[in-house]
Amino acid sequence: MADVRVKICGLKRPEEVIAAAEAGAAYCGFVFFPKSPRNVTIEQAAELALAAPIGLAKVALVVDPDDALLDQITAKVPLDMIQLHGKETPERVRQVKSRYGLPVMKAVGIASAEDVEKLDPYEDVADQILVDAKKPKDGELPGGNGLAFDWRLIAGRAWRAPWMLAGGLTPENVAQAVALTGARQVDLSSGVESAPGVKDISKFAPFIRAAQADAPPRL
Ligand SMILES: O=C(O)c1ccccc1NCC(=O)[C@H](O)[C@H](O)COP(=O)(O)O
Repeated sequence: MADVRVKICGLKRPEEVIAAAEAGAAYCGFVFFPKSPRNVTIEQAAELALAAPIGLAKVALVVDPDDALLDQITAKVPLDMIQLHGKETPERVRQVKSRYGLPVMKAVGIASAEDVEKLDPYEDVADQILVDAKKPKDGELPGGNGLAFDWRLIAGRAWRAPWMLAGGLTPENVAQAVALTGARQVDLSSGVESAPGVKDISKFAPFIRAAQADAPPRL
């Protein structure tokens, strides 16, 4: 079994958190973004975090948050990581790390080779880098759109910080994505849903098995 760590993002119900842990996920993500169908309140997230078994890391996903929002979240939700999914600068990543004493994962959207270079300023600042598909157009969600980018853009690339692959991953394509990019961590949301924001827990284990399969299909 390949050692690929999986993050399932956008969980909204305690039973989803438990199912993610039972299926073998390493991380679960709670989305704090009111326009998202996966948005949770701070109170909901606190309940979700309580349901998380030891060993399942709890990640708060926020988009260009101010300190007031992060103060409220971190005061009520026991977290293992903060995921910054907006236009946060390396300096803002540094500030968040230092103010909250939590590891920070910075997401960067990729659609072209030029976008890949935008990851570099974060590799010595962020604790993790999330290499995600770029949002298709203004007005769309900054992530969680179920769209993949061209994985060949990052084939053979590595960054000094640990990194995670995201964007349109499904039980059907994740083995190929891992084989092509060499990712050792993957993150998804839509690929284990029956509708936007509605998780289908029966898809969690098949996804994780496929991500960790020893012999991915030939490309
Ligand atoms: O999932 C959301 O609704 C969301 C909203 C605002 C910013 C980011 C969001 N999701 C980011 C994630 O971490 C997703 O897991 C990642 O973009 C992959 O999503 P998907 O393509 O749906 O698997």
